[in-house]
Order: sequence, then C-alpha cells, then structure tokens
Amino acid sequence: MVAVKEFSRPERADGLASVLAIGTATPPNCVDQSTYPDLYFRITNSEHMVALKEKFQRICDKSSIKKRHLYLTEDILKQNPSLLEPMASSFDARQEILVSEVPKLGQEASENAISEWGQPKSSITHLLFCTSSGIEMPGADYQVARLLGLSPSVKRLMFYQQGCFAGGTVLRVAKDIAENNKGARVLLVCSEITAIFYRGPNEDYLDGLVGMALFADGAAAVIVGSDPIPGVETPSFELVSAAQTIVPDSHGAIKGHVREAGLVLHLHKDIPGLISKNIDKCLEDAFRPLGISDWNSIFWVVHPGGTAILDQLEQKFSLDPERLRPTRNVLSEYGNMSSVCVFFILNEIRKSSIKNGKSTTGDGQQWGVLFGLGPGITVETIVLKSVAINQN
Ligand SMILES: CC(=O)CC(=O)SCCNC(=O)CCNC(=O)[C@H](O)C(C)(C)COP(=O)(O)OP(=O)(O)OC[C@H]1O[C@@H](n2cnc3c(N)ncnc32)[C@H](O)[C@@H]1OP(=O)(O)O
Repeated sequence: MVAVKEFSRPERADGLASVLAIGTATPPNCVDQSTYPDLYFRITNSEHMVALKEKFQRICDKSSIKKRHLYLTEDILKQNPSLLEPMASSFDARQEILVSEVPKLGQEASENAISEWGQPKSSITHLLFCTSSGIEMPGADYQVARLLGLSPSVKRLMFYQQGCFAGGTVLRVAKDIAENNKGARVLLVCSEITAIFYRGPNEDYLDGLVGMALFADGAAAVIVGSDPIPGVETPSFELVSAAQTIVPDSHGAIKGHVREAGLVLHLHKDIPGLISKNIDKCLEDAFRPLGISDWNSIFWVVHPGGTAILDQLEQKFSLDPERLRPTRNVLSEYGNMSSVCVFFILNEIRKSSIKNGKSTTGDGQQWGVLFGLGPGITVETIVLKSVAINQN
C-alpha cells in the first residue's frame, strides 16, 4: 500500500506572484450618459414620472460618467418586457440572458489576456471566475473553460454574488495559488452584466435609481503567476500583500437580495462617508511593513463605486488629482462595472505609464494600492509593486 506521505505537498514558488497579462472586453452597445435619462424613461414607458426623471438626470449629470456599455439594447428589452417593470417577476428572463452572455464576455476578455501573455492555453493550471450577474450549475467557470478549450483538468473556482469588492478577492486568491504551487498559471476572469438588476424606475426605490445611473457591463481577465519565465513572460505588477476587512458600523450599507424580480440592490446614502472614515486603517496596516505613509508617493487603483467615494478619498488623504486620474478615467469611460473595474484601471495605469514615458508601470511610482470595495462593507487591500519600464 502507498503511504500518504508519498504524496508530497506542492512545492512553493520562489518569488511573489505577478500580473503577467491583462485583457478586457465590453459589449458593443454603448450609451451616452448625458442623454441616457431620455432613453431610460422612454424604454421603460415612464415618461409621465417627470420629477423622477429630473432626479435621474441630476444623478447622471453628477455621476462623472460620460458613457457606459450595456448588453441590453432597446430591441433585447422589447423582447423581455418583464425587465422593464420596476418589480415584476423576471428572474427566468434575466437568467436566460446571463447564463450564456456572462461566460461569453469573460471569454472575450480571456482571449485578449492569453494573446498578450503569448503562452499556450495548456499552460493555464487554475481558473477563477467571478460574477454577481446570474447563477448556474455547473457555473460560469465551467462554461468559460469550455468556450476557451482549457484542459479538463484545469483547477476551477467560482465566486458568485460577491459584489464589487471581488476584483480584489480573486486577485488575493490568485496570489495564494500562484505562490503555493510552483509553475501555476492562474487565469482569473471577472464578468458583469447589469441585466441581473435592470428595471424601470420606482419612486419607492431611489437607491435603485442611483444603481441604474452608475452600473455598467464589462469583463476583465488577468493571468497571474510567480517566477516569470525570463524573456518569455512580461510581468507588469508584483502582488506584494493582500488583506480583506469589514468596515466598522457598515452592516447593511451595501447589500443585494436575489428575488423573483432579479437582484435588488440597496445602496445607503452614507457609503462614501463610511468608506472614507475607515479606509485609513487599511492603508496604514498595508504599508506599515514598507515604512510608507506618504499617500501621494504611491499609485492608486480604487473600485470607482461612485464619484462621491473618490472625492472623499481624495480629500481625506490630500491626494494630488493625478493619483486618482486613472480611476476617474475608467469611471468616466465605462461606469461602475463592479468587480471588473479595478483591472481596467490597472490596465490604464500600465498603458499610460508607457505612453507618457514614465519609469515604472505604476505611473513612475514604485509602490501602489488596489482597493476592492463592496457589500459588507468589505474592503480588499492589495499592495502592488510596479515594474521598471525600459523606454529604449
Ligand atoms: C454593488 C457593489 O458591490 C459595490 C458598489 O460599487 S456599490 C455603489 C457605490 N456607489 C454609491 O453608493 C454611489 C455613491 N454616490 C455618488 O457617487 C454620488 O452621490 C452620486 C453620483 C450618486 C450623486 O452625486 P452627488 O455629487 O453626491 O450629488 P447629490 O446632489 O448629493 O445627489 C444627487 C441626487 O442623488 C440622490 N442620491 C445620492 N445617493 C443616493 C442614494 N444612495 N440613495 C438614494 N438617493 C441618492 C441625492 O439625494 C440627490 O437627490 P436630489 O437631486 O433629488 O437632491
């Protein structure tokens, strides 16, 4: 009989996990935020709700969002009238869309990441898939593995219903896997489509109206691995440390209930205040080991839940406007894509660093922070180290 001790533990990697490639995707349908109130109230047959439409216009105007990509076009909505009602039983119609579209959008982002990485799909050892947009069995992880043609032995993990902080969660778990399994190459995929909570306006559900003004669709995929192969793999950020915490006294501030009417999100008015009041501890705990306390000396990647959250953080830490520029650009160009946003921001930072002749992938800074923010209120804090850019 073979003794259990014959099965040795996986060998650990030598170095920290790094981001080896990033891919993104959005659905083709794009809405202009300045005229979206007209479109939204017309499609949902709600033009008689004049005061509510004016309020929605104010929220859209103040959102700092220019445009958003949404899978749901006017035609698709006409074919799914239950999605237009404020609280109609509509879960089946939503699922019908999401079960196929969420993996497909994730596939597109993954193909882009794999193409940048330049390695065969057979080198992917682990797959993490994250979405709050619909549920299925087997999950979206299984679907995307099939669509991509990954090995049947790829080790999968599915993250459902985590909300907006989960970009940080999957990165944290990918780091653990990559550092504890020598040679592991983790494909992490976040894919979000707002068809899970799209609905007509309702005077008794004003935080729902805020959600309709801010949220958007998109997908991101990232390859994470330790000990990059020299001359073959090109790391852009090292994942130095990762932590998760629940903000004190924030119970119920962000929550979502899965009902026959789809996902019913609740956003407390004081979310920006609760986050800004408590996030300094996350930052201090993360950077104390590095002896860093000048928050303008690091690059920032913040889940852009809403512009008020960014305004309060900027004020609290006396940040130079440049620090949140990539985060604000992503909010402006794409809206709040939930778990996906932080990867669009990472992508933007490394690309603009190269374009602007900076010395590192972190906008010329060596160290950076990535904040995932979402239900709980939960904060994921990842410390990043940028990579030198050879401008020759
Ligand atoms: C789901 C997840 O897992 C993670 C997430 O990302 S959760 C989403 C987190 N984001 C938020 O909660 C949004 C944060 N808020 C904001 O960014 C801004 O407040 C905003 C863009 C919504 C509005 O901008 P502002 O500069 O604050 O404008 P302000 O004039 O105060 O508000 C505009 C209107 O929105 C209303 N409003 C703002 N937040 C609201 C809320 N949570 N619920 C209901 N109404 C709200 C205000 O009452 C105001 O209404 P009136 O014009 O009728 O007075």
